[in-house]
Amino acid sequence: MQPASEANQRIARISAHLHPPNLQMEESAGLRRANCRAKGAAPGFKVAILGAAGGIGQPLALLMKINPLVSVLHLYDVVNTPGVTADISHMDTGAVVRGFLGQPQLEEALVGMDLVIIPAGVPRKPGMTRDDLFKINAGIVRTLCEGIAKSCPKAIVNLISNPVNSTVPIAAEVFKKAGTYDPKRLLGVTTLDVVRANTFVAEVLGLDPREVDVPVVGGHAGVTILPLLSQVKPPCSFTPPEIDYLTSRIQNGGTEVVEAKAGAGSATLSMAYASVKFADACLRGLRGDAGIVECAFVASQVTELPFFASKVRLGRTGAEEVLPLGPLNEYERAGLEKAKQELAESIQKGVSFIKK
Ligand SMILES: NC(=O)C1=CN([C@@H]2O[C@H](COP(=O)(O)OP(=O)(O)OC[C@H]3O[C@@H](n4cnc5c(N)ncnc54)[C@H](O)[C@@H]3O)[C@@H](O)[C@H]2O)C=CC1
Ligand SMILES: O=C([O-])CC(=O)C(=O)O
Repeated sequence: MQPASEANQRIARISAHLHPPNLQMEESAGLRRANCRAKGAAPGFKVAILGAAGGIGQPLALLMKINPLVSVLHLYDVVNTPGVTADISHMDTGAVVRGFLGQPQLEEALVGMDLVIIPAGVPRKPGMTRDDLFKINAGIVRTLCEGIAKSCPKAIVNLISNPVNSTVPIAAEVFKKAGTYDPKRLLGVTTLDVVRANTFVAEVLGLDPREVDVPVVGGHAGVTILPLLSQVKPPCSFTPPEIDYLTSRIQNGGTEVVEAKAGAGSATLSMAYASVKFADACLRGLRGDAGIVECAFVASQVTELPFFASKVRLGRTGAEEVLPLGPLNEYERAGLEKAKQELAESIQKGVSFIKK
């Protein structure tokens, strides 16, 4: 048997690791948390959420806490992480949850992470475009990516903060500057466009949305969101009015939610769902599962643009293969030209923000 003092020291060490001092709760008399028999985290992936106390961050944290592939979940924000962390840490699922508050704790939040998900930043209000968020969100994304370059340069990054068409190029430039850029590991999250497309197409066809798969390529704003309705699975055909209706509804899905929320933000719940769907696919890829394909906004040679959203094959090192667009019909080719014009400007805006 170990001497009592040695065992107590070991427990104190583990407890300090599990509960950083700033987020430790008041402990009442009787059995203190320091005396619990915690053994630390089970095998699995370490995931950080930056912006974890926000509208997307909170349900995203909840869903990642349920994910059996996650062993450690770090919740970082500039406000309210102690409460969110205390709340989520009581869920009886496997992942160990730790909270981090404010810029001085950013690096600590990121050390050792396999996957970093970034929903930090301001959302739209009615009348705004995603590009109107650039002024505030560009700087937030730069700071967070500088932290990633320092503390977990090999992590896969899932970037949610808008405007995604510009924030992904910003992140790439930050990583290039730091000498850590690996295009396979930087993925802009466009899954919500696919989730919406599957839902709306299923409604029109009278199918179960879980049976429908619509590739959505291009980017994540207005006309850059390009659903490829000619490639829907299961194979089907649409009338011209159905194509116009579906394309417009998918491209304006975000605005539909912004207007319905009437000033209280943009999509959070469907986005948390979409983000977890994508993060889970990334983790299964990291684990070595074969045949995992999702749409994402990545560095690409599929068009002449340096970044483009399309189907990618996820594996142990991230987006291991960017798949070709496949055959497009005339309607989609016209949409692609429009998408590319707007995308080129948004990408350049992001690059210049760091290079200026
Ligand atoms: N890629 C996509 O499909 C989607 C992207 N979004 C975008 O996601 C972002 C977040 O949206 P919501 O969660 O609704 O906003 P929110 O305002 O509810 O939450 C954002 C959180 O970020 C935090 N934050 C701000 N500055 C930070 C910093 N420097 N470091 C860490 N955290 C910081 C805030 O404290 C807040 O808790 C927005 O930019 C929104 O446009 C939203 C929906 C879909
Ligand atoms: O529309 C917004 O501002 C949020 C977003 O990106 C989406 O819901 O697709």
